[in-house]
Amino acid sequence: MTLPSSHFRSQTTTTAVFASAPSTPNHLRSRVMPTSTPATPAAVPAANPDGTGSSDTPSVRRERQGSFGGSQRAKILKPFNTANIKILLLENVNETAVSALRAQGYQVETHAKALPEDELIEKIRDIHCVGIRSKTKLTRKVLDAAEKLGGIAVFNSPFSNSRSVAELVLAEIVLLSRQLGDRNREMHEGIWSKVSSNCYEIRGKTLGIVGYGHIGSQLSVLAESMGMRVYFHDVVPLMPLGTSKQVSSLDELLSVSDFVTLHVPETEETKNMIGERELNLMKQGSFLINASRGTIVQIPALAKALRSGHIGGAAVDVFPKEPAANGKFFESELLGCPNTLLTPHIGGSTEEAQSMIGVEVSQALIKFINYGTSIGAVNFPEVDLRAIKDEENSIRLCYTHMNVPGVLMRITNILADHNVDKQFSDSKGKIAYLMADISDVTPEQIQDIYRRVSETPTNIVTRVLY
Ligand SMILES: NC(=O)C1=CN([C@@H]2O[C@H](COP(=O)(O)OP(=O)(O)OC[C@H]3O[C@@H](n4cnc5c(N)ncnc54)[C@H](O)[C@@H]3O)[C@@H](O)[C@H]2O)C=CC1
Ligand SMILES: O=C(O)CCC(=O)C(=O)O
Repeated sequence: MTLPSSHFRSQTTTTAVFASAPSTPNHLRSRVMPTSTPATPAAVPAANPDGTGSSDTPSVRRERQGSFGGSQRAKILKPFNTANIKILLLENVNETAVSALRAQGYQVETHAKALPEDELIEKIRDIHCVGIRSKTKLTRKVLDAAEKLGGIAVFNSPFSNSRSVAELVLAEIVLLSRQLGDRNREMHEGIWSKVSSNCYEIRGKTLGIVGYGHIGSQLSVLAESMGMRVYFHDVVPLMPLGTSKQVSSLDELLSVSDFVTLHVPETEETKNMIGERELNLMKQGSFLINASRGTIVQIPALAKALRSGHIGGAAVDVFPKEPAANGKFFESELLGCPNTLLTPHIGGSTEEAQSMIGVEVSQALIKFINYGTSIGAVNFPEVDLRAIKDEENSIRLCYTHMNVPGVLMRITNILADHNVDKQFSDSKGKIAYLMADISDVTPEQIQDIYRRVSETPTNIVTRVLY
């Protein structure tokens, strides 16, 4: 994700996003929720570098401390009153995230549902950070309304719910093979229908996995432990786990599999990946599972193949259009199709997964807000420095800027007369990010560095942590 140029405003806040949903097409991606963090000019240090009346608990202080691996203590950075930071958590983001963020002193507002665009526009005005799952749409209009927005760092959780999805799919393989959905419905309708024709064990059957990333590879191991033969197709060559095998094309995978399961991200290449042609390539009576993204499968084609009996059953967890909230009306051409399991995007919805996501993403966010560390960001240069020395007159400069020539020379000139202990910068697309730890600076010099850096023409966001 690159930042739209309209967000290249020079101001003293940054916005970070953390969410639970993946946004890039590889296993290195993380999961995200939106957030922004301030270092207001008033928070740029005067006499008292903390000057915030903040109330870290001892455990928070220990967590924030880090280590030099020697006797020297790492500095606890806190350049602003954390109580000024406003975080909006939507879609029931887990309590683990709420409590971790509140423990930092941030103001945290929670909502059980996604908010419609107009409400989000109102809410986001003074929000520094927003946390979402898969329903919220952070449209350009919404982002433009975020007045504290200077740049967006997005943090997500790349694999905390992978196991949950893999387990659900494994269960669905058995359920489809035994027509459990239909038998269960009939029993609830008072119909006793004991049948064995077209019901199979999964042992010895072939599972075809499309996309061998976090979920696909985990499923591969589980399926082999149930006696299945596993083939997979991926756009990159990958080490097969167990005795699984990578095949050279999607068509080949479709034609040899008894079950085909989709675990690819939504990209231009994967949209409508499975349509009439691909379904026709699948074996008569084989099964299709989609717990990836709704746009990967052409629903009318699948409904037709299910009704004709060419496809023996399907399990679908994700849809091209999903209702915005629980209790809302759901419509699909798949309703009433034979041996078809429909679930409301619950692949990652387990207590374990949601709790892990809450912990992982809130920690990434706290590190970004409090230390400037952007490790794990999916759209933003990943920069970290070893802990800053615990000295009163040392600061950390965090400079998010446009990725154009000449910037480092300007910064070097500004810092020329100072003692720069360490410095690192990296870029991603149009954005670059520089962190520098500087020691022996007076409050006046800090003000001066802050002013000069934030006035550079390439400035997006400048923060000084101390
Ligand atoms: N139903 C649910 O609740 C959940 C759904 N998901 C979805 O599952 C999907 C997979 O997630 P992960 O395994 O974590 O992703 P991942 O990024 O770890 O793996 C995706 C794999 O797909 C491969 N790939 C990309 N484009 C491809 C193409 N055109 N053809 C073949 N392979 C291709 C990549 O090389 C990668 O190995 C994502 O769409 C994700 O959003 C993830 C978690 C929960
Ligand atoms: O659980 C959610 O809200 C979204 C899960 C999902 O689809 C994902 O992580 O990609």
